[in-house]
Amino acid sequence: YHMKVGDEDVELLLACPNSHNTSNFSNFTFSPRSLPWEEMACYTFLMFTDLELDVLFNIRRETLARFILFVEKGYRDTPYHNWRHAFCTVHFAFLLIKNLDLIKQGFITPLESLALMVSCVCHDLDHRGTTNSFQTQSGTVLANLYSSEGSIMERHHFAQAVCMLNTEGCNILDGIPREQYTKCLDLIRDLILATDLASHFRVFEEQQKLLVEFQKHKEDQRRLLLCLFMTACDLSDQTKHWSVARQTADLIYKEFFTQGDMEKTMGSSPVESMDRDKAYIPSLQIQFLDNIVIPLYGLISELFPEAECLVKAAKLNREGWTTADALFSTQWDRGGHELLSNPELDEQV
Ligand SMILES: Cc1nc2ccc(C(=O)N[C@]34C[C@H]5C[C@H](C[C@H](C5)C3)C4)cc2n2c(-c3ccccc3Cl)nnc12
Ligand SMILES: [Mg+2]
Ligand SMILES: [Zn+2]
Repeated sequence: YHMKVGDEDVELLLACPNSHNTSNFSNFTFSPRSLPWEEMACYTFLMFTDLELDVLFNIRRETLARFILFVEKGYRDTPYHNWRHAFCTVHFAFLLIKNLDLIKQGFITPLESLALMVSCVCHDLDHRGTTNSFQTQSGTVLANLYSSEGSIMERHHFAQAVCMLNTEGCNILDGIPREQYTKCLDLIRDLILATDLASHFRVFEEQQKLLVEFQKHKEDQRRLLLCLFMTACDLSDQTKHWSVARQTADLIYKEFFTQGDMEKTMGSSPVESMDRDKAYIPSLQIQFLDNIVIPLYGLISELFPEAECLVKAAKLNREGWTTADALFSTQWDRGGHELLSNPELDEQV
């Protein structure tokens, strides 16, 4: 298959290891964090071509390669909200499509699967490691642009995604008919906005009703399901092994505490979860798993029995935090945080 590609695209494609050496790549237990950084762009390319999205939507491989490289560059070097998180998110979307057989069973259309994959790759573009409330409080440019409609960061991530698509040689959607293009962009907008946890809290009750009688031919019901999948992809580290879930929490609180430090220097007092002097990570994580993570994957496993393993893993991670809690409380007076990266914590699960 000989084609003219830019030299960096060649680099990306050649860096592609033959996928057979990660045979469990398509398994829910696989942790995308185990792959070397420089291979993530290539595996993203492989996931799109494995789903035949390039064939279905007439996407030139050169354009797909350039789009992925551009998106990778669109992420900043923050502790958590970086290209590695975007890769974990799109990998989980790939796992859902493959393991729940979503397209063949008609739960989502091919166009919706394209929108889901693109939304996951782009959903945190240009994240600065700070929350929506931080934008408002410190009156950032983004707050001035988007605070009236809410979901400030998510609107920025969508704007960045549109920017990517409008960049010469990166528009992976330029091969689809006009009305499908518009529908796909509309979907990407809704799906990126759905990654604001505040939105998830608002629609979760409605999504639970889906459980009663899900009608896959109704577009509005598929839209609710796709938003549920977006949150599931965004939080998917919590469905992996304890060492992954714990390390992710470590990275997230690194970002949160940095924001809390900034808020203190700006004279405002941070909420508990952002304040390194007040936050107790095990109980914050037990709350997060009980209130958001376990109900979320619980609902998905009720809709799709094949997803049962996800709830089990999330519950195991909850147990991980109760054990950590016991460890912390015995040694808490030794200033708990550095204990987080304590290898002792890995043995328990
Ligand atoms: C493991 C894990 N824990 C998490 C614990 C807490 C929060 C969180 O947003 N907390 C709040 C706590 C109060 C009231 C509101 C606004 C802010 C102040 C921040 C919510 C997120 C967590 N999270 C995410 C995640 C998902 C979407 C966007 C950003 C992130 Cl970081 N992905 N994984 C995790
Ligand atoms: Mg986000
Ligand atoms: Zn995210």
